[in-house]
Amino acid sequence: MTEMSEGDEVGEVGEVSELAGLEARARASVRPVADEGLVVCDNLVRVYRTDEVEVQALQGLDLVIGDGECVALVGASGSGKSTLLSILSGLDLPTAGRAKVAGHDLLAMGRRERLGYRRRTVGFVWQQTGRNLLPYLTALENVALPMKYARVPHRSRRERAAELLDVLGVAYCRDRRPAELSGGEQQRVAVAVATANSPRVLLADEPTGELDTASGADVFAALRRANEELGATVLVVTHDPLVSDQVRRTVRIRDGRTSTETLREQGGEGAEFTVLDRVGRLQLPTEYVERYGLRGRVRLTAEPGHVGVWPDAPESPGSPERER
Ligand SMILES: Nc1ncnc2c1ncn2[C@@H]1O[C@H](COP(=O)(O)OP(=O)(O)OP(=O)(O)O)[C@@H](O)[C@H]1O
Repeated sequence: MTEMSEGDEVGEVGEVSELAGLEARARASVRPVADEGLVVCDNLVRVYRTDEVEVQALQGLDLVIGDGECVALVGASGSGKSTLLSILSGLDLPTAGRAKVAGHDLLAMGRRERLGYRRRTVGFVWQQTGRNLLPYLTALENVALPMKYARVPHRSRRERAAELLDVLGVAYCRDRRPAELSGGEQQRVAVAVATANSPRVLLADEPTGELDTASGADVFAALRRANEELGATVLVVTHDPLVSDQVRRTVRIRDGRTSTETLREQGGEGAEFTVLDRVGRLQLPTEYVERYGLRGRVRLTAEPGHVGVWPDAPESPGSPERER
């Protein structure tokens, strides 16, 4: 992020070794929160209050993301995706519930912990290319900047910045300023900026939203590299099927809650899942609701190993009434 100021205090960070060694160490390090999930949101609520209205942007959202996952977050406009990302990035505070990322309790963090959290635990890529990079710095200087605030020695940060640009396929951009880069190149440099301090979690809000298909694919490839080669757990908000169809897990959010999700095995068809909340409520995928004409009251049957959900119409073909 480019929102840091020179005056912010930070802890001391030692000499940074070569990129590959650093990331390997990060991946191999003991991760005590991995059992529970690197990102855990439990009954998360965010209410925005203005003079006249109250908007419930998140209405008890549950989400667990494991260490090393690459997850797409999709949902209609206004469903709460950006609100969730703002909370996870440490920019916004939830009204109630629980949010934990890499052992940090986002509701209980003090100012100093929050600053360190935003600097080292999470990286962020915004949709608007202009928001990710400082216009008067070259690509290399932009990538080196977050490391400067983390007190990485000058030579090491230039070396790591160059390596990151190389890994993300934009080494040739290192001495150019943002105005001299295409939108896709700017976003790939933005991924380098966001991963400069080896964050555990990389958050991206519509990073391909302003790009054509080919540039979007390049940016998604950079996010994938950050996930697979740099070891960052990635959560990307997207309307872009190119992104959501290629990740293993796509989580849908509806009215401020996680509703359904698709899990894909490599090269295979996606399987649909839904989240059962703590009192046993679940939301069926719209496609299933429409396909089986489910409306209002539905009939439940306890079957061996599963639960059947049937339209509440005795004459429906294949319904339990017919089978009796
Ligand atoms: N600062 C704010 N003050 C008041 N209401 C807000 C604020 N930020 C978001 N909201 C409201 O909260 C709800 C969720 O907004 P949010 O931006 O998280 O949705 P989104 O899913 O990211 O939408 P989009 O896909 O259009 O970006 C919306 O009704 C929005 O109007």
